[in-house]
Amino acid sequence: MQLSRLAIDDLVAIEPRRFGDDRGFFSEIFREEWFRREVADVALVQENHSLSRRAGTIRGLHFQAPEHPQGKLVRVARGRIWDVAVDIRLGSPTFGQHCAIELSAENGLQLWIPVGFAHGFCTLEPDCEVVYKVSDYYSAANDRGLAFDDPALGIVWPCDLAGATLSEKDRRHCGLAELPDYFVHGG
Ligand SMILES: Cc1cn([C@H]2C[C@H](O)[C@@H](COP(=O)(O)OP(=O)(O)O[C@H]3O[C@@H](C)C(=O)[C@@H](O)[C@H]3O)O2)c(=O)[nH]c1=O
Repeated sequence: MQLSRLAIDDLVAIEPRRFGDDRGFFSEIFREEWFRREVADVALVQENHSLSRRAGTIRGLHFQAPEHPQGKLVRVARGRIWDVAVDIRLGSPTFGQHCAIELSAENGLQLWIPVGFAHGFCTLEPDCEVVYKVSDYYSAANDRGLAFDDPALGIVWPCDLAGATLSEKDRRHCGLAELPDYFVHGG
């Protein structure tokens, strides 16, 4: 496993080793003791899998309120996505800033997004399957969102926003300025 830290503190990209041969490859994609030692000492208790049929599908930006916050370890099993994490930790020197990386089935990269970030992605090709482990269980009552197109975030999504596929829920999130006081940096 190769690990690289992104420009915002605590965001980590992980590149699992692949053993290639004539059949294809073998790769360990998660090893708990390594993850807890090298990345974050948290248990990952739920695993999710989504399929997005169309290129230019945007999901996000999502997080759970501090009663049930989630760190997320994200990877792509099929296709390519532009994965975005926005720092919403109050008091963080990078509050409101984001990092984005391409995750694909081909590059095998994973992104660790700790508690205190809003997460979303845009699919770069049809039929993208995204698989991610999370550090707390889903809680509908604590499901929160941030507008993916809030100009204050300055996210350049690599797709045609006018034609993007979105859930009804994701069309209605508030902007950064309206976010209630959720996470405290270092808290
Ligand atoms: C996220 C989630 C949703 N659901 C249900 C609620 C709803 O009926 C249906 C679809 O939910 P959503 O529209 O919220 O799915 P989606 O837009 O794919 O939500 C996901 O987006 C990405 C960007 C994330 O970061 C995830 O944490 C998650 O919020 O699935 C669960 O049962 N468990 C879960 O963990």
